[in-house]
Amino acid sequence: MSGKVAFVTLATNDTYSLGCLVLGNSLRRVNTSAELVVMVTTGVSNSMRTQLAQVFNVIQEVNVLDSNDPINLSLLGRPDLNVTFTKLHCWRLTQYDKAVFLDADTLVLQNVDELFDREELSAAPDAGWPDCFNSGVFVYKPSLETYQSLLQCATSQGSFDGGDQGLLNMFYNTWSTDDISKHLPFTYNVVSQAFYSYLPAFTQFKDRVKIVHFIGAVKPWHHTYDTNTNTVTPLPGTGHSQEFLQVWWNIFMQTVQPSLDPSLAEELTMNLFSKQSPIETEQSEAKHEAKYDVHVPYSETIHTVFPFKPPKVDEVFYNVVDNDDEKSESGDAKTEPEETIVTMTVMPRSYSELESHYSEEPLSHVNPEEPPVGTYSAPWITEGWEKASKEPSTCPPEYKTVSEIVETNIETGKPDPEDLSPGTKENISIEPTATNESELEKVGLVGELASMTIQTQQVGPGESLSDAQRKLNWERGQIDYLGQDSFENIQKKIDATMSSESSVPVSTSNPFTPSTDTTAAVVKPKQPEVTTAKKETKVSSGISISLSSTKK
Ligand SMILES: O=c1ccn([C@@H]2O[C@H](COP(=O)(O)OP(=O)(O)O[C@H]3O[C@H](CO)[C@@H](O)[C@H](O)[C@H]3O)[C@@H](O)[C@H]2O)c(=O)[nH]1
Ligand SMILES: [Mn+2]
Repeated sequence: MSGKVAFVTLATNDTYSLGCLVLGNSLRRVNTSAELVVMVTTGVSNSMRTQLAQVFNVIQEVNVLDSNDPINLSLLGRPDLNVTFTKLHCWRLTQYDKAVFLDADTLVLQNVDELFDREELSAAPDAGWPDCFNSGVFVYKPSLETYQSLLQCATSQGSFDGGDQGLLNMFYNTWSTDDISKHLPFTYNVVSQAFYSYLPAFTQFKDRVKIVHFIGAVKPWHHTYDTNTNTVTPLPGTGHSQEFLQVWWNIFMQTVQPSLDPSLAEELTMNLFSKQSPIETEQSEAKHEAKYDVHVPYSETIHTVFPFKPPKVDEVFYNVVDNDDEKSESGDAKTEPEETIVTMTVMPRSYSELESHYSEEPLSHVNPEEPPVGTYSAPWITEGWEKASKEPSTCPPEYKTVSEIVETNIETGKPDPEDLSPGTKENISIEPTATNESELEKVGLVGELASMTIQTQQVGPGESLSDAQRKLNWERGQIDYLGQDSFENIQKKIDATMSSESSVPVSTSNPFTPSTDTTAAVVKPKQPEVTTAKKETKVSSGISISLSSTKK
């Protein structure tokens, strides 16, 4: 590496700044010898800039309309391309001979200083369309001339995806064919969901991963982190690797969170948790905006990032405790409570949708006096469940109670809503289920595995919650591919099933746990009569909740 070089990233608000802080720390951890630059816009608060300055050598304020040239003027008519153009400012950092741009949602696991030996424009293939490069990691040469040409291209042609990636792929349109040395190995920009699309490769090459990229609407800071266990639980349906997320959170909790400006955190806390009327909240947000000249999406940030007054553990969205009956039957008051596990899949389809749910009204049920420990959870899930279970009549439409969903959405085999209210022992599963004999025959072995469901997910005295959590994760599609649910173990089960030649009923332990695990719940392929309901509701906000229930 010769000349002056830098890693460059970008944040337009305080939330993405958190990503920059973790990224910057991850680069320091692997002892990079390059300088670190973060480009910020007016959306980044002063207090956040102070913290960024502890990690980055240069904090470069950028503004798309600040250079007063004719091209910039023509951008006035294209506000949609603003964020796109903000990234292009990295070409203006001409104090460096070579630079590597890294998205704020990337994480460096190994030293990558060798990237500075590459030429512009070097990048890794995009997982979605490998003839395009992903613009979250690229090597480039700062140059005002290139910057102007990029703006020119943008204003004349636009961007085919509305973002910088489309634009850059149009500008560097020979990348896929011209020069293989400009193709960075995928290990320099591994999408965090890679283990889903090609598990054997992920298993084989995981240790070579140098840079992880958390693409998509859900970012590392949105996930659920538990300060008791120091573990992160990926949000349902995002497909992010738990392992990579854990690294992100470890860095965050160790190096970023302890020095976040308390006044910023305090304001965030106040806004989210005090019992303010919407008007008061608006006023205090206005105050905050006046102070920092920025709107921080408070509720989005706080639940996963700030350890203040989280929901109580027994309010966490998927655990519903009701052990009254069991207690009186067993006569042992000290018996661990039995729990019914309810699984809901709530998938925001876009970033703005996600954001709108994080901006729901404050979690008024949270006691501000509670100590800052416990489980963090996405507020729209927690609050939804909390409201659904306690005051069904006041629920906003997207937070229907389970029994309401049953009443309004069941097409066949309507069960007694009582069975689905909190405290029942029936499991509500998100698994697709075969509903009649012929369908069951058609689905075959894979189908049978897919339609297996844990009959009763009671958490008894002999079974720890983490076992239950693991099963829950499995149901949510967050399979522990590298651990208990490894391909090897699944294969063992498949082999066992094949050799026994029996179809239904198969009485066996959970196929996704080693056969020696005797504590696993009994699992068998679902038979027609056990499926009593499958219901799906699409609510106005676009959140899709799909539930099906199983009865013994
Ligand atoms: O409100 C925003 C949005 C984005 N960014 C910055 O821009 C980057 C790109 O946005 P991101 O949310 O990371 O996009 P991706 O989910 O990674 O989506 C893809 O599409 C984007 C738009 O084309 C490209 O920039 C990405 O590199 C590409 O991976 C971020 O990392 C930040 O550095 C902000 O600072 N504020
Ligand atoms: Mn990104």
